[in-house]
Parts: sequence; C-alpha cells; structure tokens
Amino acid sequence: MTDELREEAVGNGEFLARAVGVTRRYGDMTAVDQVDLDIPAGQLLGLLGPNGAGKSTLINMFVGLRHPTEGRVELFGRDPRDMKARLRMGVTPQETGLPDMARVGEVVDFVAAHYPHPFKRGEILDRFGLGELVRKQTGGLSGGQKRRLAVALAFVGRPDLVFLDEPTTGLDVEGRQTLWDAIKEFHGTGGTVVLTSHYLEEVEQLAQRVVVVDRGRCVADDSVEALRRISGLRRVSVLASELPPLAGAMGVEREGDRVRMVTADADQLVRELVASGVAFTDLEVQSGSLQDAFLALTSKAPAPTAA
Ligand SMILES: Nc1ncnc2c1ncn2[C@@H]1O[C@H](COP(=O)(O)OP(=O)(O)OP(=O)(O)O)[C@@H](O)[C@H]1O
Repeated sequence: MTDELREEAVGNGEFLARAVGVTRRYGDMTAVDQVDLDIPAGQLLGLLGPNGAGKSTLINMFVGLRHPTEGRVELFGRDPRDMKARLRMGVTPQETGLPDMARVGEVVDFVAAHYPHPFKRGEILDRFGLGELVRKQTGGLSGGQKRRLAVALAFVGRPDLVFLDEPTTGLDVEGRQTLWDAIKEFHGTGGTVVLTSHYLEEVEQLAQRVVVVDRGRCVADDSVEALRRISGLRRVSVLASELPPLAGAMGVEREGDRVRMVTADADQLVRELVASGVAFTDLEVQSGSLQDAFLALTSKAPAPTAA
C-alpha cells in the first residue's frame, strides 16, 4: 500500500485485521474467549499478558495458522488463509526454525521470492544490523542473530501489516535497540504492527495502543498513557539523606540520596513528607509505570485507588 493509501485507510477507519467474537478452545481448555479486536491501518499495537494468556493463539488466528472455534477473523477483509491477504502480511512466530546450511542472504532471497515487491536483501539486512552476515550459514549464527534474522524476514515482502510474537526475547541491549529502530522506522512510514512482549518497557517504548489479555479475554484496550492512569499509582521521588517511615508510601527504594516511593495518593504523601519536617530537595511526581497498570489489571486483587 502506498503512503497516500495508508493515510486514506486511516482516514476511512479501514481495519487491516479484525477479530469478531473469537473463541479458540483446545479440548476443554479455552485459550481465547470471546475476543473482539480491530487493527486499524497505521497503528502500533502491543499485546500484553502473562504466560498462557492467549496472545500467541490470537496472533496465530490472525495469520491463518489456527481456526477460531467460534467467531470470525479477517485479514484485509478476507479469510486469513487467502493468498491475497497473506501477501500483504509478515509474521515472526514465537519460535522459528532456519535451515542450518543455508546462508543468511539465501534465506532472505528465498522468502523474497514469494512476494511481488520485496525489499532487496542488502537493504533489509542492513536495516536489521545483519549486513555483515550475508554469507554466513544460519547454523553458525548466535541465538540473538538468528532472532534478528527471523524478525527481518517478516519485513522482506514489504508488508502493510506485521505480527511479531515476542520479537526481542533473548536479545542483548544492542540487538533489542536495533530491532526497536527497525520497527519504529517501519511504523514511521505508515506500517501497521502488532507485537507481543513480556518486556513492559518495550511496549511503553514502541506501542501507541496496548491490549492486555488475561485468561483468554481482553481486559484492557487503551493508550499506554491511559493504562498508566488506570493503575492510579504515582511515583514520588526526592533527594534526602534520611526519611522517616511514611504511611502513604507503598514501596520505597533508595539509590544514593535519591528515594523513590510508590503511592496511591501523591498529594497526601507530599503533605506527610512536609509535616515530618525532614530536609529534602528535588521533588518529582510521576505516573506509575505500565508495569503497575499491568499488574493491577491481571491480578485478582482490585486495582489500587486513590484514597
Ligand atoms: N496446541 C495447543 N494445544 C493445547 N493447548 C494449547 C495449545 N497452544 C496453546 N495452548 C494453551 O492455550 C493457552 C494460551 O496459550 P498461548 O500460547 O496462546 O498464550 P500466550 O499468552 O502466548 O503465552 P506466552 O506468553 O507464555 O507465550 C495456554 O494455556 C496454552 O497451554
């Protein structure tokens, strides 16, 4: 899709993929339970959830690897197994196998041969920091290099929409940053991305919209900022050499003179701090992290609310 068409699709509210009342069971086990999910053009959506929540099952239905037991999944308005839809989509599953004897460049060319307008191998390999490995057999790659190649392959066919199931698991900091940059670049030119991750900071870094899945159901679907607010938590930090115990502080961490506290009521905590008479400087109050929201949404305990 051209950039103009992408803009038009967003303007028209076109959904590149959608799940309508989707349930998937494995025997007696319900992995995905009555899920409705629309994926509009141009969005970067993070799917978050604990182990076994149903994220991979949902992605596998979107890419045509699994059938819903009930409900309907559409990819570009078609059945996800329809070749016309599949040619516009790229995917990196949670686990991938690469042919050990094939060279990196050959694997890219093999995948590219299935698409009408693929990227050139040099272009895609450079973007994923793999340019120097073009002649290396995949069996000789490190785990991180294999993972980066598996993710790069999702982009080879110049897709409009990519599904990335835990793209950066097992990568070092540099490898993760390279992938983040490549995903951001794709999204920056109008590409649509659905990714799952266990790294909350990854979703905070990349995603505009976060869908939290828990026990097969979507328990939240909102912007990163809105989910942070749901948790109702704030982080208050000050520079102080010593602090008395404060009733409103739920968690206290110290790093040198910097003391960080988590609280459900930042105003009250600051009042307590002032009333204690202790000397402090450089007061900062921030929203809770996505991790706080995620734990609040997926634990059985109710989310903490402001007092
Ligand atoms: N092929 C299968 N046969 C039977 N049960 C399955 C199968 N695939 C997944 N499940 C079960 O369905 C549930 C959802 O699994 P799924 O892999 O979709 O979760 P997930 O959110 O991707 O988990 P993780 O974060 O650990 O990858 C789990 O309880 C899992 O054991």
